[in-house]
Amino acid sequence: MTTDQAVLEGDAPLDLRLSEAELESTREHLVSFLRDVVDEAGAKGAVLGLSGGIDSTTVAYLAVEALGAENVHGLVMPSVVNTEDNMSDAEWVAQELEIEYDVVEIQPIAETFFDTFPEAADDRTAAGNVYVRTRAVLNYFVANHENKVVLGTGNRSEALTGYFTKYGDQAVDCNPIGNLYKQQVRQLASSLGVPDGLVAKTPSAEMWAGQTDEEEMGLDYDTLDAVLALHVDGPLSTAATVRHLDVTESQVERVVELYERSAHKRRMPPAPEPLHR
Ligand SMILES: Nc1ncnc2c1ncn2[C@@H]1O[C@H](COP(=O)(O)OP(=O)(O)OC[C@H]2O[C@@H]([n+]3cccc(C(=O)O)c3)[C@H](O)[C@@H]2O)[C@@H](O)[C@H]1O
Ligand SMILES: Nc1ncnc2c1ncn2[C@@H]1O[C@H](COP(=O)(O)OP(=O)(O)OP(=O)(O)O)[C@@H](O)[C@H]1O
Ligand SMILES: [Mg+2]
Repeated sequence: MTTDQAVLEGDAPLDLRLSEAELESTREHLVSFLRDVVDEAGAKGAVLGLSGGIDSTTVAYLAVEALGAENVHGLVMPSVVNTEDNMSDAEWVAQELEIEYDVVEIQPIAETFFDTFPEAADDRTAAGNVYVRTRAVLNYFVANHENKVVLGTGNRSEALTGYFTKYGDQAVDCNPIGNLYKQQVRQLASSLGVPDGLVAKTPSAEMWAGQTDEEEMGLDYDTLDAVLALHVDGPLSTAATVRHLDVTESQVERVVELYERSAHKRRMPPAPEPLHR
């Protein structure tokens, strides 16, 4: 029986967790994906931003397995918003994996943008996106110079809800964990040997003080992932999703709203059809 059939027939496998065997094959699949991307680009390795969060940590572990520690370059890029705990975890990851890394303070760079349009600097999303896009510029600065690819750290839950900055953290050359829901990323991280304390951290983009993904999206990741898997990616109607999960209709509608309103982030910028060829 397929997952979809089982759900439809009420024998609901609502647990998105991967089995041990699936975790192992996923790991091999992603490692081989990373090698292919770097080979195809004719590159010498990869650059990624290290935030101390679970997504970048997982990608760093995979990249070292795929490419060798000597070919992975981490950038730890604190702004005034980042907590010391997260930045020291980011450095710990680089040291644990024995990869080259730099700590680049991005506050002075961001301040030059803020000074240019002071009226926009108090807008927390606009200003937060400046931090995120500044990191993208730095990733590519190093990648271009070292003939490396930039690794994305976005997961499927973020991609489907548009929970990323256009041309910011999404400005990358590939997305190794892009088809894993957040809870599957946590699982994969554990299986790769990432310490529990790091796996269990509250996800945050750290674009402004106190920001958390779950508060901003209005849903916890387990609920979000389940609704995405059953309703957005899966075949269930809103009513069936409500029946199968411990969620309300308005929670399902919230997920659909996030998905639909972020469609523009998942496609190329539109251009009018050519009138004359
Ligand atoms: N239909 C449409 N067609 C074409 N463009 C459209 C559009 N709708 C909006 N836009 C444009 O899209 C732009 C807004 O998008 P964008 O600049 O991304 O900004 P926006 O989506 O407003 O903000 C980024 C969001 O992602 C979250 N985030 C960012 C980075 C990292 C993480 C994390 O988890 O670590 C989370 C952040 O907390 C915030 O909620 C505007 O220019 C807007 O006009
Ligand atoms: N201070 C930072 N220094 C370097 N890279 C950063 C920093 N903040 C964010 N990034 C990059 O932006 C990516 C997106 O941030 P995001 O918060 O979604 O992921 P995460 O921090 O790895 O995991 P989590 O979502 O659990 O917080 C990070 O994975 C990392 O590559
Ligand atoms: Mg984070």
